Amino acid sequence: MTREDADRLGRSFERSSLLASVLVLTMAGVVLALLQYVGLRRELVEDAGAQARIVALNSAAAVLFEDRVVAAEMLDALSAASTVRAARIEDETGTVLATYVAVGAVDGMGDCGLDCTRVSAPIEHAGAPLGAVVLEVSLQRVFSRLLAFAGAFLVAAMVALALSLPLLRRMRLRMRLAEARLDHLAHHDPVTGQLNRNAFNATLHRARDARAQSRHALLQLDMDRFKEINDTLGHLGGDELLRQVGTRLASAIRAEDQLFRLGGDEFAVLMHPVATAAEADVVAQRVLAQFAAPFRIAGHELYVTASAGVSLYPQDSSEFHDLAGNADAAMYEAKRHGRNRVAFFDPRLREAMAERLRLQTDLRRALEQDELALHYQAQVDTRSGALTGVEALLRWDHPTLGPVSPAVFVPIAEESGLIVPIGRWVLREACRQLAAWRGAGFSGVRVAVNLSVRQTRDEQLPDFIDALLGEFGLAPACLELEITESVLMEEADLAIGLLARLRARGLRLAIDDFGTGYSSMAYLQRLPIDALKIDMTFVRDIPGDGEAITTAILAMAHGLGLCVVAEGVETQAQHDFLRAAGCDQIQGYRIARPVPPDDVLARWHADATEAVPG
Ligand SMILES: Nc1nc2c(ncn2[C@@H]2O[C@H](COP(=O)(O)O[C@H]3[C@@H](O)[C@H](n4cnc5c(=O)[nH]c(N)nc54)O[C@@H]3COP(=O)(O)O)[C@@H](O)[C@H]2O)c(=O)[nH]1
Repeated sequence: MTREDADRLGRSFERSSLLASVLVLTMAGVVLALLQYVGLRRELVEDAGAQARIVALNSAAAVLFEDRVVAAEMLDALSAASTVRAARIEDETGTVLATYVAVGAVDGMGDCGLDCTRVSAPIEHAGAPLGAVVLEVSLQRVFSRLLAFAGAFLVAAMVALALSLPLLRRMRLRMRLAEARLDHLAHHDPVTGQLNRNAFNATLHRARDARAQSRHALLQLDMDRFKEINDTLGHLGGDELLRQVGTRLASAIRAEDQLFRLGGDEFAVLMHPVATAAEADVVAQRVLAQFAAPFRIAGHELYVTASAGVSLYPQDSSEFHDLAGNADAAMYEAKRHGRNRVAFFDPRLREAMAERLRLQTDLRRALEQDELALHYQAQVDTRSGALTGVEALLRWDHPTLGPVSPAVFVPIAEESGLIVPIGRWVLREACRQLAAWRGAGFSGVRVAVNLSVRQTRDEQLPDFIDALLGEFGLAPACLELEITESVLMEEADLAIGLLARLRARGLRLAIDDFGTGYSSMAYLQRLPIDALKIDMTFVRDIPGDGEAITTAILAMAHGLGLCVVAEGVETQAQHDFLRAAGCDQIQGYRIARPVPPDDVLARWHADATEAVPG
């Protein structure tokens, strides 16, 4: 609603309220006047009736003896009654014996109009009717009192209306203030005071309607690892951070741009007009630069980063309503490429998004229709080459696309939440397979299963695993759970809590891809873990730069009493180095590729007769 609309509405409210008051007062006045009239008239008639009865009582003898003089004297007594205009005494035949006309009355008893009424009383003697006394009573007194009442009522009504006018005005003002407040609440975010998602949608709508005149750029921004910060600082701290971010962003945009908080840690900047991508980039870089300086929250200095995506209209799409989706896709691209950056929309992103959406739908069906399978990769003792365990690795044979890499579909499953049921399926299938191998006499190895970030938030996971182990008759130590270092860093407290609950049950825990997640020795000490897997990027650099880091990780992990597994071992040279450096176990194509479960069994049978490479 515009300000003019609100003003018009307010004025019309004031007018109709006034009109309603006048109407109510008029109706009340008419009803009261009617009641007053009825009451006054009844009082007058009762008085006149009493006077007529007195005259009738005293006139019986005059009528009986037809004494007109006495009858006239009786009527003369009515001169004291100011409302009696005329009177007469008549006998039973209707013959008038005497009449009375009040001083000033124009004529005698003629036709009684609206301004008078007649009252009569019978004249009797010993119960027998002799005649009647008839009075003509003027209603003038009733009317003049009625007029006085109406005057007083009108004055009172005018005073009431005059008093109610300022009240009405105040009410209108209050209404306007309340409307303005509601309007503000509806379009502003209470935490940051910036425009909210409603305002964003409305602005996009308006901009879409005026699209022919303007070029727009939309920037969507998401703070990196906000959840972690929120968990650490608490919600009040998180809110304070959002407020400060809002203030900084508002100061970074141009006067013609608009800033919105879309919810959570998401902000948007609608830039208009924007002629070129370069112009939008200047604003985007200025927006991102707001995160360079630390934020001061509750005495802490906090370095926060953000990822932003920008889309341009009409350059990226001739459909204005694609703008938000395109900016969102660009933002996810910025996150995928390592965060803390701006990405501009590229039409190929739309295709990639559509592809991801298709795969997501197919993945849901794959889970229901048994298209998923587990392959197992051997982990061996570095010195003896003896098989110590296998890592379960998910495989998807898509009906039309063929094998899809887990590096492609696991992130999609993560994004959609499908990873939770898929992860449970993996755990169940791995336990079922391990129990089957054990039944076939293949014992002494454990199976390692990867846990995704979402699974570390699944409060029911420990109970689910308990039930699985019970169902397949497996000892907890048979199962190793691998959690990547970056998940641990991202989910910190939550993951540690869950790990502690799992380890208390006797399960083995390993940090996967170690060396890529920036965790420290002090942090490692806090973790309830058994093993650490050196990321294959370091192993790949052996011989070479990877040697120093691998040696350092081994020293640190052994200092903490952890078992170390090197991943991605592909060459004899790597194997030799790792054995000499004291690495406990190795895994990689040098030993075995991930294979279906039957091949694991065949390999085990072969191992029983010949030695593993070493
Ligand atoms: N949450 C889950 N994640 C899973 C699951 N299954 C797999 N994954 C993750 O997907 C990523 C890709 O896995 P994959 O394609 O199976 O690759 C694994 C190995 O095949 C590969 N590998 C092993 N040895 C070598 C080697 O010598 N050279 C080489 N180039 N690659 C090798 O490495 C991957 C092992 O990954 P990791 O888990 O880090 O040990 C991968 O991130 C999987 O974690 C699942 O069930 N759940």
